[in-house]
Amino acid sequence: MTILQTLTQTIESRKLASPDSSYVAKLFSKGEDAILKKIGEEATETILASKEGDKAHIVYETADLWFHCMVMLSHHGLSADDVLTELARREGLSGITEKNSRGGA
Ligand SMILES: N=c1c2ncn([C@@H]3O[C@H](COP(=O)(O)OP(=O)(O)OP(=O)(O)O)[C@@H](O)[C@H]3O)c2ncn1[C@@H]1O[C@H](COP(=O)(O)O)[C@@H](O)[C@H]1O
Repeated sequence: MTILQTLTQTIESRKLASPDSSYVAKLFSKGEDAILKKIGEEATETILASKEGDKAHIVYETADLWFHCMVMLSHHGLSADDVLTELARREGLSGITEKNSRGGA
């Protein structure tokens, strides 16, 4: 099992947990707006880290951003696997896109 799949299972398990018992359970109990607010904050922190240029900080903030996006996906009954499937689909289209940008059929 990959880390994304393990983390997805952990996040799912927090839906049944008491809000006092964990960070993710508390975030779920606050609802979608609280989850989206965290994504906004983490996106801003990721942008600032990129401008600062410290590689370790960029990785740290990007992990926070991805994590909160995974909580948002779970809120909607989705998971990281759904996003990976979409990225794989686009990768499969990449040759076609390149051909189109060169004016090919
Ligand atoms: N990957 C993460 C993870 N990344 C970030 N965070 C939390 O997200 C928050 C990030 O927000 P900030 O950087 O703004 O820090 P903060 O000011 O302390 O946060 P707030 O109090 O403002 O919410 C912190 O409280 C972090 O602890 C995470 N919390 C949990 N996980 C994973 O989720 C699993 C379940 O977590 P629990 O629900 O806490 O058991 C854990 O085992 C981890 O694998």
